[in-house]
Amino acid sequence: MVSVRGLAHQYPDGTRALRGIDLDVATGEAVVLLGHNASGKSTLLKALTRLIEPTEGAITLDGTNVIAAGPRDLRTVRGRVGTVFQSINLVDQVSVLSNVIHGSLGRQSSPRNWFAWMASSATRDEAMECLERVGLAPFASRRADQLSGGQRQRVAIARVLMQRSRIVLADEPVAALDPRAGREVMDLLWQIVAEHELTLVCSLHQLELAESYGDRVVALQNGRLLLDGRIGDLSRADLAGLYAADAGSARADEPAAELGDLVDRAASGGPR
Ligand SMILES: Nc1ncnc2c1ncn2[C@@H]1O[C@H](COP(=O)(O)OP(=O)(O)OP(=O)(O)O)[C@@H](O)[C@H]1O
Repeated sequence: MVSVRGLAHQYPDGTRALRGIDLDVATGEAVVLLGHNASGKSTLLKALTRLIEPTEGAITLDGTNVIAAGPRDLRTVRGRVGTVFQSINLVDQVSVLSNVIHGSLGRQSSPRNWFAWMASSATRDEAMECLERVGLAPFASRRADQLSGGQRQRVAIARVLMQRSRIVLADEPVAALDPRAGREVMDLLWQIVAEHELTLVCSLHQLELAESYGDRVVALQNGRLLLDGRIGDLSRADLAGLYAADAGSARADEPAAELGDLVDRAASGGPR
């Protein structure tokens, strides 16, 4: 379970990226986070495990008070929260198998687990099973930087399995992929989340994907939580509200056009 109250973050240059966010995500629930560029999605996802230190607010992840956690507890929390980020993802210079084994560092922090060849056979076997689940067992000994973008995200998903995470944070996991690879990665992520009853918060730019995968959708605008609901239930006013962003915090780009399409379709009662 993820519980956030009054979460705020101000960057050192004065940018207020998050302003009083309240959010609850139940265990086993998958939430899609939407919003224009610069609305605060990445900041929120990073703040949940204090990769970015919140300026104010409370965060509880599966019962742990993240804000009060000392360095040791924070390491444990981070070790148990899976991440599928667009950046900060795999260690390029080591093998795919080592990257998956790194997922176990939070629960068995043996330095042997930095490299596949040093890990115990039980750890290696478990990591191989995780790679098999994402269809990448044949790539186990390949260096991570020799994979395609879609394969890299699959490795990140295998690492989530190896972590035995209960909570997964995904920051635009398919933004850099072509539509087909993006769908494949999204299918896999959603299957694994459902199989293991994981709690997922996943930011997406593509409304099309949000419509396909997002049961519950949370939208941010200019650091504030703008709406929270089932995508099928969102009214035109809700969606149109996404446009009220101040000009300084949103760029006129493709996601804006997609949001516009949805507003138009919702207004005309046409198919989504
Ligand atoms: N390191 C930083 N220093 C100062 N301001 C920052 C920093 N990182 C992000 N910001 C600002 O914080 C705001 C929120 O950024 P954030 O990256 O969280 O938005 P986002 O919704 O994830 O955007 P995108 O969809 O473009 O990835 C933006 O105004 C951004 O310019």
